Amino acid sequence: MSARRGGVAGDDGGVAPASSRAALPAARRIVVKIGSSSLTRPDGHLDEGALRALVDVLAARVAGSAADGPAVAARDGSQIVLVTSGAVAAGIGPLGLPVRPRDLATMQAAASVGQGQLVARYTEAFARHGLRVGQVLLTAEDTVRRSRYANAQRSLEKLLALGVVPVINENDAVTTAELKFGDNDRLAALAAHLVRADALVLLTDVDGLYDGPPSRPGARRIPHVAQLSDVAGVEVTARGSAVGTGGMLTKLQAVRIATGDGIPVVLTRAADAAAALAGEDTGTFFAATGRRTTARRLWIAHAAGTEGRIHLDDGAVRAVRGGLASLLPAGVTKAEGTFDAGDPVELVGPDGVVVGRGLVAFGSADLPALLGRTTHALREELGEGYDREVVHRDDLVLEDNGFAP
Ligand SMILES: Nc1ncnc2c1ncn2[C@@H]1O[C@H](COP(=O)(O)OP(=O)(O)O)[C@@H](O)[C@H]1O
Ligand SMILES: N[C@@H](CCC(=O)OP(=O)(O)O)C(=O)O
Repeated sequence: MSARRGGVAGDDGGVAPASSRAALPAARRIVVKIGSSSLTRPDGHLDEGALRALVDVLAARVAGSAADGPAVAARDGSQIVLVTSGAVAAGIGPLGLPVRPRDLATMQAAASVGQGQLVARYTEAFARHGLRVGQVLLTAEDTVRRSRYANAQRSLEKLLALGVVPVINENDAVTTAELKFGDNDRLAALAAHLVRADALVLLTDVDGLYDGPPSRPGARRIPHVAQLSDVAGVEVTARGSAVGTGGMLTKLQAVRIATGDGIPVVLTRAADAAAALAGEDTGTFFAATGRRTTARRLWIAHAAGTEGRIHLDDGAVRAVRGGLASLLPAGVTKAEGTFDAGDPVELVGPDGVVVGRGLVAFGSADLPALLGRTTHALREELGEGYDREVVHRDDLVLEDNGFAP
C-alpha cells in the first residue's frame, strides 16, 4: 500500500486529496472505530445485530465490490483495521450483572469475560464472509515505549499481510485508571498512525459533529471541517452516551492526532458506515492538515499521560524551543512527580507554560542531585552515565508541534 502524504493513490495514478471525501473510496488501508454507544443495547448488553451489520459493511470493503463504482481504486479491496469497544457490554450477560458496572474492578472483570465474547462474535461474523480476525489488545504503554509500539506495528503489519482483519481494543483487564486511554477514540487515531492508514472512520451514536450539543433544538451537523481551528468555538462535551466514554471531546482529540498526521477522518453514526466509506455526504469529514510525522515523535506527543513535570530556566526554554538542543541538567530547576527513566514528562518554563513533552533519561529519585550542574561537573563527580541529557532532542516534542488539546 502506498502511504503517502496528503493523499492516497487512485488506480489511474492520480491522488485523491486527503482534503476531500474522495480520499475515502480511494483509501487502501482504513482504520474503523466503533464506540460502545453503537454496540450496546439499552439494557447494557452487546447489540449483536449492530455488530453483524458493521461486519457486513467492512467485509464488503475488504472484498472489493462493484458497488464502490468503477472509478474507485478500492474496488480491488481494502485493508481494514477495526478498533472496537464493547468488551464491558459483552461481559454483562455472561456474568449476570444487572446493569453496566461503574467500579474499576468489576469493569475489568466484565471486560475480561466480555472481550472473549466480543472477539468470538466478530470471528463468527467475519467468517460468514470468509475472513479471519486477529485480536490485538493494547495499553497506553504500548503507544509510548518504543520497543512496545514497534512490536505492535510489526504484528499489525503481519496480520494485514496475511489478509486478517485486526480487531483492536484496549487491554481493559490489566490497565489501571491512571494509565488507561479509557476511550477508544485516541487509541484508534494512534492505531491509524501505527499502520499508516489512508483514512480513519469514527463510528458513534450521532451522525457527526454538531455546532452545539445535538440535543439542543436547532443544533446542526457540520459536514466539512477544513481545519480544527474552524470548530474551536463549537460546544462539545466530554460526557458521552450512557455507555460511551469521553463524548465528543475525545473524538476531537483523535481527529487532531489523525489529521495532524496527514490522515483524514470521517465521524458519523454506525448505521452510515457504508456511506462514509463510499465518500458520501454523511457525518463530518475532517480534512488532513499535517504531514505524516515519525512514530516516535507522535507517540511522545500523544502519550496517554505524563508522569512528571520538569521545570526549565529561561536559557533552557530558549535552547529547547530553538529545536536543535537537548535539555541538559544545567537548565533544569526542579522536578515534580514520580517517574522512571524513559517515562514521558512535561517540560515547563519559568512562567508555568508547557514548552513540550519528552522522554526523561533519569528517574525522579536520581534527578534532583543533578539539577543545575554542568555535564562536565557531573562526569567528574558521578562518573560516566551521569553526563547525559535529561531529555535528548530526539525524545522531545515542542508544544507548537501540536499535541493533544
Ligand atoms: N457538539 C457535539 N456534536 C455531536 N455530539 C456531541 C457534541 N457534544 C457532545 N456530543 C455527544 O457525544 C456523544 C458521543 O460520544 P460517546 O457516547 O463517548 O460515543 P462512543 O461510545 O461512540 O465513543 C453523542 O451521543 C453526543 O451526545
Ligand atoms: N474498552 C472499553 C470501551 C471504552 C469506551 O467506552 O470507549 P468508547 O465507547 O469508544 O467511548 C470496552 O471495550 O468496553
